[in-house]
Amino acid sequence: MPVLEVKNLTKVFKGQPALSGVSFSLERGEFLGILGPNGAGKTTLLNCLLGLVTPTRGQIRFFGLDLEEHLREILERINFASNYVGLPLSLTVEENLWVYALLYGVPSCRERIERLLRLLDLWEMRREKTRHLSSGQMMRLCLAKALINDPEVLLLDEPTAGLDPTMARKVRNLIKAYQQDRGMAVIFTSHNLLELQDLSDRVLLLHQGRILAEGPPTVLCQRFKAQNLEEVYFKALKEPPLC
Ligand SMILES: Nc1ncnc2c1ncn2[C@@H]1O[C@H](COP(=O)(O)OP(=O)(O)OP(=O)(O)O)[C@@H](O)[C@H]1O
Repeated sequence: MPVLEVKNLTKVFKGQPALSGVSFSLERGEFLGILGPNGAGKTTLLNCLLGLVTPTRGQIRFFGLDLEEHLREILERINFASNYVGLPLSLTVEENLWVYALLYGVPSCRERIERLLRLLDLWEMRREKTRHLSSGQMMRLCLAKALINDPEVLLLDEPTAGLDPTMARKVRNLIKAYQQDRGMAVIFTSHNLLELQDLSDRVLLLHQGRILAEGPPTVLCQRFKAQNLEEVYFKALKEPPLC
């Protein structure tokens, strides 16, 4: 059974569809990359999956359970990180993780927090106020927060946006290593097509709220007669080639 099944998902904001009949599924341990131009509906899709936005139509099932009916039970088994969601800035790094560990009822909190701080290279700065973190450190803290409940499905909205190439690579490697170690399924949105090509088992190209193309990067490259995902993107969107 897939860990996630989305059927005919539609979200209309003030008469304008942000998502139109989106259907896909996610298998245990699978890495699904979501790409698409600004306004394609990527964040709306993740917000629907988190129960933050109520779909106009369609069905979302995690672990075979309907999201609306089993929201709390499902949220305990998934998690989320975004470069754009803030954590309380007046708390220290460690205190932030304690808040979330207690909210999730994480067993052996102290050990779990120490493990995540070390894994994400935050141990030395555990007593720093969160407001003093650089964007790369903040993203790693958001990831630590997102891993606190050992999620079976992790949703990541542009986790590498705004990071320098070294930090972005570090974050990617951490996510991939953790995913492979734990068999966690990941949905990852990004505008960095090289990183999506490297990481994803399958990608989903959204455009104007619809799925324009879907499949493993290599299969899409064959289908679009493209060298890489970037070419697939431009060909699928019928962007004219650069002169
Ligand atoms: N709360 C809202 N109210 C009204 N319109 C919204 C709302 N949230 C999103 N939209 C609209 O829905 C469409 C999809 O937006 P969304 O943020 O999902 O796109 P995106 O693919 O994540 O874009 P980006 O790459 O710029 O982050 C846009 O036209 C946006 O203006």
